[in-house]
Amino acid sequence: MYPAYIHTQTTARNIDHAAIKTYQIPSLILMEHAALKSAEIIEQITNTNQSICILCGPGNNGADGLAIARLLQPKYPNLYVVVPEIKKMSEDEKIQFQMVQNLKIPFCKNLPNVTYDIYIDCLFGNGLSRDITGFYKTMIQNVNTSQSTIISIDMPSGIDSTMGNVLGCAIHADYTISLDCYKQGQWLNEGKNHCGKLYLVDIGIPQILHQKCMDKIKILNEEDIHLPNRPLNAHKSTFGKALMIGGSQNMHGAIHMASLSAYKSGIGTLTLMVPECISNVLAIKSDFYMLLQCADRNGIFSSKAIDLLKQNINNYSIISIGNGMQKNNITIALVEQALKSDKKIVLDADALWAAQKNIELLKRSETTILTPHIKEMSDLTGIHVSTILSNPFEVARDFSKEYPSCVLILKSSQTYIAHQGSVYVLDAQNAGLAKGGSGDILCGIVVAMLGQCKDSLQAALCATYIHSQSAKLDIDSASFMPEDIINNIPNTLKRLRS
Ligand SMILES: NC(=O)C1=CN([C@@H]2O[C@H](COP(=O)(O)OP(=O)(O)OC[C@H]3O[C@@H](n4cnc5c(N)ncnc54)[C@H](O)[C@@H]3O)[C@@H](O)[C@H]2O)[C@@H](O)CC1
Ligand SMILES: Nc1ncnc2c1ncn2[C@@H]1O[C@H](COP(=O)(O)OP(=O)(O)O)[C@@H](O)[C@H]1O
Ligand SMILES: [K+]
Repeated sequence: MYPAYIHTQTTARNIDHAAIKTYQIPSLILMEHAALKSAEIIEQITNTNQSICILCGPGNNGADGLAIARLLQPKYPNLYVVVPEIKKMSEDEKIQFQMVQNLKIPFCKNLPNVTYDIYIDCLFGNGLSRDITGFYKTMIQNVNTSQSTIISIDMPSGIDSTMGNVLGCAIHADYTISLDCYKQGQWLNEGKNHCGKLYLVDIGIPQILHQKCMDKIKILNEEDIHLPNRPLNAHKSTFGKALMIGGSQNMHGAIHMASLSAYKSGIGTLTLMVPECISNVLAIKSDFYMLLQCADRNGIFSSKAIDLLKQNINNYSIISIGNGMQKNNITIALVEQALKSDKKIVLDADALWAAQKNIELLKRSETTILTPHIKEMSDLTGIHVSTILSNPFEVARDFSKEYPSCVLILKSSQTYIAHQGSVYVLDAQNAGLAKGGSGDILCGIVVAMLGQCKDSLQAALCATYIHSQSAKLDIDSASFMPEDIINNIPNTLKRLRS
């Protein structure tokens, strides 16, 4: 699979330049790759009897358009090119334009009055630098109001490729073919809604240029996942001794689901520390876990929980806190104690709110994996939900740099896994997961992976991937039950290992 990175405008441009300057790949060769791959996709999504109008701007995005025109022309008899600013053309575009003229491909400066079936938008790509006004704006508005199919090359023209904001006006594409890498603006703000179906094509830029980038954002794929080995001669301690702390009178299900997923995902031994008021119901539900019961008060842990944890913490290698707990002082104290220990810690749900009270403790040297959804991320960091939503990449990355021993799993319909400045994006939207309990399942898998993986980032990557793959169920998304996902974990593990 072609490794998919997401870059800002500047990084994407620097990578193009480095390919040309450092690796001496001529710009026209990259452009030819871009045009060939784009033409291939255009042929897949259109019919050759459809009419095509290619809009070419003043830069290399326009040059791509002219190269695409040259490649499509033999197959599409009704093909037309619009070049509004012939005098302003970039050097490469002048060369492409000469070839288009040699081939006698029809062109003109203005958008023709007739409507075309397909518009290929090559007005502006990664070089858009200011608001679109004047005749470009009119052209974009006219194309948007047509009922035709619009295919954008590299970016929907008018979308800022870093932040995804509309600059003046923007093409509403049905398809966008991104060249070499995804642009961050395709994933953020209005950009998300302007791309339509997004394709990514390899244009021959050396991969090393992506790998060497600081602050990488990469789409998580199966090649990034290295499931931990399970040696035949292993002992149960080989796979981690976990203590999962959680539960309250009205929420025994969360920790039960988390524990089931931890066990199905391969944890060595599992103990649940729960308030006494729910221990009976848990004992009836399952018998694979041990219980560390704590006196309760009003349905939640009593203050005895703090001493109980102190006395027992050294029996475990991994502690998770949060499933089915509540926001209160005991939760704060338990999180504080766990973070002061030398154990691997997983914080979920209200434990994330509690962590905020002693946030400097996240600068500990041992691994901490945090699994907030967007609102919990806001509780954890004090950053407003809307700010997180407008650039989750940046928020996740900044957090991971500030707390370098932590791995952040920022959950939403897309999940961002961040560690020491690198961000992975799990792009697997699934309405079946938009249900209470999905997060608890993930927490359990994280605990199990932490018990088995040597590397904390790998543990987080494996867990999020296993979670999402196990939720690929052949049933209606409305009917997902937590057990369906949990019972599918063994199939996922088997497939990933084979
Ligand atoms: N060798 C390369 O660098 C490659 C570049 N490629 C293509 O080149 C594109 C980037 O090319 P450029 O850097 O030339 O940038 P663009 O073609 O995206 O646009 C830059 C041009 O548009 C003008 N411009 C910017 N904003 C404007 C506005 N609001 N109104 C009017 N004019 C505006 C600029 O003055 C400049 O002339 C990529 O998106 C991609 O399509 C691909 O061919 C692959 C290889
Ligand atoms: N539409 C969706 N597409 C993909 N994943 C989703 C979607 N909705 C929720 N999820 C995933 O389900 C989990 C929900 O976690 P969370 O919000 O903590 O739920 P809860 O605490 O109720 O179990 C996260 O892993 C999230 O990424
Ligand atoms: K474009």
